[in-house]
Amino acid sequence: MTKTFKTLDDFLGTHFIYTYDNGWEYEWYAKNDHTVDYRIHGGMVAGRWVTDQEANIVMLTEGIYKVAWTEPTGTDVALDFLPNENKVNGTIFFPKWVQEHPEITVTYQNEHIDVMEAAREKYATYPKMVVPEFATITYIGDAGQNNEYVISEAPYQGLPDDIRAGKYFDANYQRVNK
Ligand SMILES: C=Cc1ccc(O)cc1
Repeated sequence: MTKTFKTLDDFLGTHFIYTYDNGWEYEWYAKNDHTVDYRIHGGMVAGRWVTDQEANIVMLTEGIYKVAWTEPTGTDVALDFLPNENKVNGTIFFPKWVQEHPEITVTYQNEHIDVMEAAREKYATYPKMVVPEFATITYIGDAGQNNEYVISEAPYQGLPDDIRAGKYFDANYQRVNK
């Protein structure tokens, strides 16, 4: 995709895959002006996926976007997207318990909010694990806003490659039949 990002509207509805310099691979979708979906393919919590996470999304200056949110796990996230440069800078602030028990969070979170809330009460928050990293964007897709097909199933080995190869979405950005 060779689109040039200029406005906030250019960013909303965009679907990204990127790899952090520490090797962690993330897939993330700007679903609308206050909602994000994502799937994690590599790193400490690979296998985790989330839809309809409320987030703050703004354009800082032309083509540069800031996204921040806090999760039911107590994890906080701040991302800066520079899509015209194929770069992201992200900082993740993990509570201590996620670092010690990442497997509790590796699920479709939306169906297990009670589990996340119980774990954050039971286990330690501090000291937090701060992960500040640059990432390189390996895929940009124009999914349109509020597209429920973008992040609609658990991550599997090879999913990012299927998307990059054009095997995952049809011409209307809907999931092709498996
Ligand atoms: C913890 C979630 C999360 C989602 C996307 C990203 O780039 C970093 C963290």
